[in-house]
Amino acid sequence: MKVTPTAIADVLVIEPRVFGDARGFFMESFNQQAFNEVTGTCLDFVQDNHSRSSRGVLRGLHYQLDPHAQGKLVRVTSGAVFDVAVDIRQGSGTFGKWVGVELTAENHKQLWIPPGFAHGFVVLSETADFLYKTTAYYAPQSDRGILWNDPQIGIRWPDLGMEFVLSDKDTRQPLLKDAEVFAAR
Ligand SMILES: Cc1cn([C@H]2C[C@H](O)[C@@H](COP(=O)(O)OP(=O)(O)O[C@H]3O[C@H](C)C(=O)[C@H](O)[C@H]3O)O2)c(=O)[nH]c1=O
Repeated sequence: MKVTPTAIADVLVIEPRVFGDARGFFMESFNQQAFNEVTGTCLDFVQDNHSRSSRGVLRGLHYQLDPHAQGKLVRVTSGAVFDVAVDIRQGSGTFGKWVGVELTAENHKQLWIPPGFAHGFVVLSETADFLYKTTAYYAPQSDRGILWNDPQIGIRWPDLGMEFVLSDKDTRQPLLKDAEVFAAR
C-alpha cells in the first residue's frame, strides 16, 4: 500500500498493492488494520455507498455536521473523476483550502477524507462508478453543503467544455462564509 500526503494534513492518497496477472488483477481494496496504520486512526466504517454518474455530473460539496460527521474513503471502479476535499474545520491552518485528485479505475487511487471536510467530485469519463466507505451513518437532518464554485475556496475544476450537471439542491448550496462549519478538532 502506498500513501501520499496532500497539501492538507490528514487528507491522504492511498494506493493499494495491485497483483496483476494474465487473468487481470487482484487487490485488497480495503483492509482495516492497514488503514488504521497508515492513517493513524482507529475509525470504523459503517456504511458503503455507490453512485453512478455521467460525464460532467458534479456532486458536492457535501458534509454532515457533528455528531454525524463522516470520514470518507473514496474510489472509482469504472471511469474517472476529479475528487475534491475542502477543509472546513474552524481554527485549522488550512481552513477553506482544497485539494483535488484524479481517481480512476485504472490508477486505483483512493482518497481518505477525515471528518471535518466538505467533499465533492466531477465526472471526467462518459460514466463513472464512485464507491466510498463512511465512518458514520447517513443522517439527512445533519446533511449540509457548500456551493461548488464558491470564489472564497476557488476550486480549479477541470474544464470539460460543458456546463456541469448538478442536482437542484447543489445549485442552491450556501457560500462557505454562510455555512455551518466544524468546531476545531
Ligand atoms: C448520501 C446518501 C443519500 N441517500 C439518498 C438521499 C437521496 O434520496 C438520494 C440521493 O442523495 P444525494 O442527492 O444527496 O446524493 P449525492 O449528491 O451523491 O450525495 C453524496 O455526494 C457527495 C459526493 C458526498 O460526499 C456525500 O456522500 C453525499 O452527500 O440518496 C441515502 O439514502 N443515503 C446516503 O448516504
